[in-house]
Amino acid sequence: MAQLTCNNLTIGYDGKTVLKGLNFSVNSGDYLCIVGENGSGKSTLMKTILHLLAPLEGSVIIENKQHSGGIGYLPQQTVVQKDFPASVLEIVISGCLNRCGLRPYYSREEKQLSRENMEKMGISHLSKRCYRELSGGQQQRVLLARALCAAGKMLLLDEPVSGLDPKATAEMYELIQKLNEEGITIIMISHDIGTAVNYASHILHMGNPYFFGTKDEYLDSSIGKAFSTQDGGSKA
Ligand SMILES: Nc1ncnc2c1ncn2[C@@H]1O[C@H](COP(=O)(O)OP(=O)(O)OP(=O)(O)O)[C@@H](O)[C@H]1O
Repeated sequence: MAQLTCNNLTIGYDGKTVLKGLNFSVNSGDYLCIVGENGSGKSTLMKTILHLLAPLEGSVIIENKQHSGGIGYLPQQTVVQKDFPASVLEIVISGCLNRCGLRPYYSREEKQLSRENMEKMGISHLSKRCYRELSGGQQQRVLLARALCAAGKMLLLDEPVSGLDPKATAEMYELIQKLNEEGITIIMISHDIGTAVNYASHILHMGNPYFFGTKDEYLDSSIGKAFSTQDGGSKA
Protein backbone atom coordinates (compact mmCIF):
# COMPACT_ATOMS: atom_id res chain seq x y z
CA MET A 1 0.00 0.00 0.00
CA ALA A 2 1.29 3.49 -0.89
CA GLN A 3 2.54 5.37 2.15
CA LEU A 4 3.35 8.48 0.15
CA THR A 5 1.92 9.59 -3.19
CA CYS A 6 2.93 12.65 -5.22
CA ASN A 7 0.35 13.53 -7.88
CA ASN A 8 1.26 15.87 -10.71
CA LEU A 9 3.44 17.71 -8.21
CA THR A 10 5.16 20.97 -9.13
CA ILE A 11 7.74 22.18 -6.60
CA GLY A 12 9.49 25.52 -6.22
CA TYR A 13 9.86 28.76 -4.27
CA ASP A 14 7.85 31.98 -4.40
CA GLY A 15 5.90 30.84 -7.46
CA LYS A 16 9.12 29.93 -9.35
CA THR A 17 9.08 26.33 -10.57
CA VAL A 18 12.06 24.06 -9.81
CA LEU A 19 10.50 20.84 -11.21
CA LYS A 20 7.11 20.23 -12.80
CA GLY A 21 4.70 17.30 -13.01
CA LEU A 22 6.25 14.75 -10.63
CA ASN A 23 4.26 11.53 -10.26
CA PHE A 24 5.49 8.76 -7.99
CA SER A 25 4.52 6.75 -4.95
CA VAL A 26 6.40 5.05 -2.15
CA ASN A 27 5.11 1.85 -0.57
CA SER A 28 5.60 0.73 2.99
CA GLY A 29 9.08 -0.84 3.35
CA ASP A 30 10.52 0.76 0.18
CA TYR A 31 13.97 2.33 0.10
CA LEU A 32 13.84 5.27 -2.29
CA CYS A 33 17.01 7.12 -3.26
CA ILE A 34 16.61 10.59 -4.73
CA VAL A 35 19.54 11.51 -6.97
CA GLY A 36 20.23 14.33 -9.41
CA GLU A 37 22.57 17.19 -10.11
CA ASN A 38 23.12 20.15 -7.76
CA GLY A 39 20.12 22.44 -7.84
CA SER A 40 17.81 19.85 -9.44
CA GLY A 41 15.36 20.18 -6.54
CA LYS A 42 16.09 17.23 -4.23
CA SER A 43 15.95 19.24 -0.98
CA THR A 44 12.99 21.26 -2.28
CA LEU A 45 11.10 18.01 -2.87
CA MET A 46 11.92 16.77 0.63
CA LYS A 47 10.71 20.02 2.20
CA THR A 48 7.51 19.75 0.14
CA ILE A 49 6.94 16.16 1.32
CA LEU A 50 7.39 17.39 4.91
CA HIS A 51 4.85 20.20 4.28
CA LEU A 52 7.51 22.78 5.09
CA LEU A 53 6.89 24.15 1.59
CA ALA A 54 3.55 24.24 -0.22
CA PRO A 55 3.32 22.56 -3.64
CA LEU A 56 2.99 25.04 -6.53
CA GLU A 57 0.64 22.52 -8.14
CA GLY A 58 -0.55 18.99 -7.47
CA SER A 59 -0.53 17.15 -4.16
CA VAL A 60 1.49 15.15 -1.64
CA ILE A 61 -0.60 12.51 0.11
CA ILE A 62 0.69 10.70 3.18
CA GLU A 63 -1.52 7.70 3.96
CA ASN A 64 -2.82 7.01 7.44
CA LYS A 65 -0.69 9.72 8.99
CA GLN A 66 -2.56 9.51 12.27
CA HIS A 67 -2.02 5.73 12.49
CA SER A 68 1.54 5.48 11.20
CA GLY A 69 3.04 8.19 13.47
CA GLY A 70 5.25 11.04 12.40
CA ILE A 71 7.93 11.26 9.77
CA GLY A 72 11.52 11.22 11.01
CA TYR A 73 13.69 13.79 9.26
CA LEU A 74 17.47 14.04 9.17
CA PRO A 75 18.24 17.42 7.55
CA GLN A 76 21.50 18.37 5.88
CA GLN A 77 23.84 19.45 8.67
CA THR A 78 24.89 23.08 8.86
CA VAL A 79 27.99 24.46 10.59
CA VAL A 80 25.78 25.96 13.32
CA GLN A 81 24.14 22.60 14.04
CA LYS A 82 27.55 20.93 14.36
CA ASP A 83 28.32 23.37 17.22
CA PHE A 84 25.06 22.85 19.12
CA PRO A 85 25.75 23.11 22.89
CA ALA A 86 23.54 20.29 24.23
CA SER A 87 24.12 16.76 25.48
CA VAL A 88 23.55 13.73 23.27
CA LEU A 89 20.55 12.64 25.36
CA GLU A 90 18.97 16.11 25.17
CA ILE A 91 19.24 16.08 21.38
CA VAL A 92 17.96 12.52 20.94
CA ILE A 93 14.97 12.99 23.27
CA SER A 94 14.01 16.25 21.53
CA GLY A 95 12.84 13.98 18.69
CA CYS A 96 9.92 13.12 21.04
CA LEU A 97 8.73 16.75 21.28
CA ASN A 98 5.89 16.17 18.82
CA ARG A 99 4.63 13.29 20.94
CA CYS A 100 4.47 15.54 24.04
CA GLY A 101 1.78 17.89 22.72
CA LEU A 102 1.11 20.43 25.48
CA ARG A 103 2.73 18.31 28.21
CA PRO A 104 5.84 20.23 29.44
CA TYR A 105 7.94 17.14 30.31
CA TYR A 106 9.00 13.86 28.70
CA SER A 107 7.09 10.74 29.79
CA ARG A 108 8.72 7.52 30.99
CA GLU A 109 7.88 5.93 27.58
CA GLU A 110 9.58 8.75 25.70
CA LYS A 111 12.71 8.46 27.86
CA GLN A 112 12.69 4.70 27.23
CA LEU A 113 12.26 5.24 23.46
CA SER A 114 15.27 7.60 23.45
CA ARG A 115 17.37 5.02 25.30
CA GLU A 116 16.32 2.29 22.84
CA ASN A 117 17.17 4.43 19.81
CA MET A 118 20.56 5.39 21.27
CA GLU A 119 21.19 1.68 21.81
CA LYS A 120 20.20 0.92 18.18
CA MET A 121 22.64 3.57 16.95
CA GLY A 122 25.43 2.36 19.26
CA ILE A 123 25.74 5.70 21.09
CA SER A 124 24.43 4.84 24.59
CA HIS A 125 27.92 5.36 26.06
CA LEU A 126 27.92 8.93 24.68
CA SER A 127 24.59 10.00 26.22
CA LYS A 128 26.07 12.57 28.62
CA ARG A 129 28.69 13.91 26.21
CA CYS A 130 28.32 17.32 24.60
CA TYR A 131 27.15 16.97 20.98
CA ARG A 132 29.66 19.48 19.59
CA GLU A 133 32.61 17.47 20.94
CA LEU A 134 31.69 14.37 18.89
CA SER A 135 33.09 13.23 15.55
CA GLY A 136 31.04 13.79 12.39
CA GLY A 137 30.04 10.10 12.28
CA GLN A 138 28.96 10.12 15.93
CA GLN A 139 26.97 13.34 15.38
CA GLN A 140 25.09 11.76 12.47
CA ARG A 141 24.21 8.73 14.63
CA VAL A 142 22.84 11.12 17.28
CA LEU A 143 20.69 12.89 14.67
CA LEU A 144 19.51 9.55 13.28
CA ALA A 145 18.51 8.42 16.80
CA ARG A 146 16.62 11.74 17.17
CA ALA A 147 14.86 11.22 13.82
CA LEU A 148 13.92 7.69 14.93
CA CYS A 149 12.25 9.12 18.06
CA ALA A 150 10.03 11.20 15.77
CA ALA A 151 9.50 8.49 13.16
CA GLY A 152 6.54 6.21 12.94
CA LYS A 153 7.26 4.18 9.84
CA MET A 154 9.07 6.64 7.55
CA LEU A 155 12.50 8.32 7.62
CA LEU A 156 13.55 11.15 5.32
CA LEU A 157 17.32 11.57 5.12
CA ASP A 158 18.99 14.50 3.34
CA GLU A 159 22.53 13.42 2.42
CA PRO A 160 23.16 11.56 5.67
CA VAL A 161 26.81 10.77 4.86
CA SER A 162 27.87 14.21 3.71
CA GLY A 163 31.31 15.03 5.16
CA LEU A 164 31.88 11.57 6.67
CA ASP A 165 35.04 9.51 6.08
CA PRO A 166 34.72 6.18 4.17
CA LYS A 167 34.48 4.06 7.36
CA ALA A 168 31.79 6.25 8.98
CA THR A 169 29.98 6.42 5.61
CA ALA A 170 29.87 2.62 5.31
CA GLU A 171 28.67 2.30 8.93
CA MET A 172 25.93 4.87 8.36
CA TYR A 173 24.68 3.05 5.24
CA GLU A 174 24.67 -0.26 7.16
CA LEU A 175 22.59 1.31 9.97
CA ILE A 176 20.10 2.74 7.48
CA GLN A 177 19.82 -0.61 5.69
CA LYS A 178 19.16 -2.36 9.01
CA LEU A 179 16.36 0.10 9.82
CA ASN A 180 14.86 -0.58 6.38
CA GLU A 181 15.05 -4.34 7.01
CA GLU A 182 13.19 -3.73 10.29
CA GLY A 183 10.32 -2.25 8.23
CA ILE A 184 11.02 1.48 8.20
CA THR A 185 10.45 3.13 4.82
CA ILE A 186 13.52 5.11 3.76
CA ILE A 187 13.55 8.15 1.48
CA MET A 188 17.14 9.35 1.11
CA ILE A 189 18.83 12.06 -0.93
CA SER A 190 22.23 10.91 -2.14
CA HIS A 191 24.95 12.26 -4.41
CA ASP A 192 26.39 8.80 -4.70
CA ILE A 193 24.66 6.83 -7.47
CA GLY A 194 26.80 3.75 -6.77
CA THR A 195 25.40 3.57 -3.25
CA ALA A 196 21.88 4.40 -4.38
CA VAL A 197 21.99 1.45 -6.73
CA ASN A 198 23.51 -0.84 -4.06
CA TYR A 199 20.98 -0.18 -1.32
CA ALA A 200 17.80 1.30 -2.81
CA SER A 201 14.73 -0.55 -4.05
CA HIS A 202 13.63 2.50 -6.10
CA ILE A 203 15.33 5.52 -7.68
CA LEU A 204 13.98 8.99 -8.36
CA HIS A 205 16.40 10.83 -10.64
CA MET A 206 15.49 14.52 -10.59
CA GLY A 207 15.77 16.39 -13.89
CA ASN A 208 13.85 17.26 -16.99
CA PRO A 209 12.73 14.61 -17.82
CA TYR A 210 12.90 12.95 -14.41
CA PHE A 211 13.05 9.18 -13.88
CA PHE A 212 11.16 7.14 -11.30
CA GLY A 213 11.19 3.35 -11.11
CA THR A 214 12.78 0.32 -9.51
CA LYS A 215 16.53 0.05 -9.27
CA ASP A 216 16.60 -2.52 -12.11
CA GLU A 217 14.42 -0.32 -14.34
CA TYR A 218 16.81 2.57 -13.60
CA LEU A 219 19.89 0.55 -14.56
CA ASP A 220 18.12 -0.37 -17.83
CA SER A 221 17.06 3.18 -18.62
CA SER A 222 19.05 5.60 -20.76
CA ILE A 223 19.42 8.07 -17.86
CA GLY A 224 20.52 5.28 -15.50
CA LYS A 225 23.01 3.94 -18.04
CA ALA A 226 24.44 7.40 -18.66
CA PHE A 227 24.89 8.21 -14.96
CA SER A 228 25.97 4.82 -13.67
CA THR A 229 28.87 4.73 -16.15
CA GLN A 230 29.87 8.34 -15.54
CA ASP A 231 32.75 8.90 -13.05
CA GLY A 232 33.03 5.16 -12.46
CA GLY A 233 29.38 5.03 -11.53
CA SER A 234 29.54 6.90 -8.30
CA LYS A 235 28.55 10.54 -8.50
CA ALA A 236 25.34 12.27 -9.61
N1 LIG B 1 15.08 29.13 0.14
C1 LIG B 1 15.11 29.23 -1.18
N2 LIG B 1 14.51 30.27 -1.81
C2 LIG B 1 14.51 30.37 -3.16
N3 LIG B 1 15.10 29.47 -3.99
C3 LIG B 1 15.72 28.42 -3.41
C4 LIG B 1 15.75 28.25 -2.00
N4 LIG B 1 16.43 27.09 -1.72
C5 LIG B 1 16.79 26.59 -2.93
N5 LIG B 1 16.39 27.37 -3.93
C6 LIG B 1 16.59 27.14 -5.39
O1 LIG B 1 15.84 25.99 -5.75
C7 LIG B 1 16.57 25.19 -6.67
C8 LIG B 1 16.67 23.76 -6.15
O2 LIG B 1 17.46 23.76 -4.97
P1 LIG B 1 17.60 22.46 -4.05
O3 LIG B 1 18.37 22.87 -2.83
O4 LIG B 1 16.29 21.82 -3.88
O5 LIG B 1 18.49 21.53 -5.01
P2 LIG B 1 19.26 20.18 -4.64
O6 LIG B 1 19.02 19.22 -5.76
O7 LIG B 1 18.88 19.72 -3.27
O8 LIG B 1 20.76 20.71 -4.67
P3 LIG B 1 22.09 20.17 -3.93
O9 LIG B 1 22.43 18.86 -4.59
O10 LIG B 1 23.10 21.22 -4.25
O11 LIG B 1 21.80 20.04 -2.45
C9 LIG B 1 17.92 25.89 -6.87
O12 LIG B 1 17.85 26.63 -8.07
C10 LIG B 1 18.04 26.79 -5.68
O13 LIG B 1 18.77 27.94 -5.99
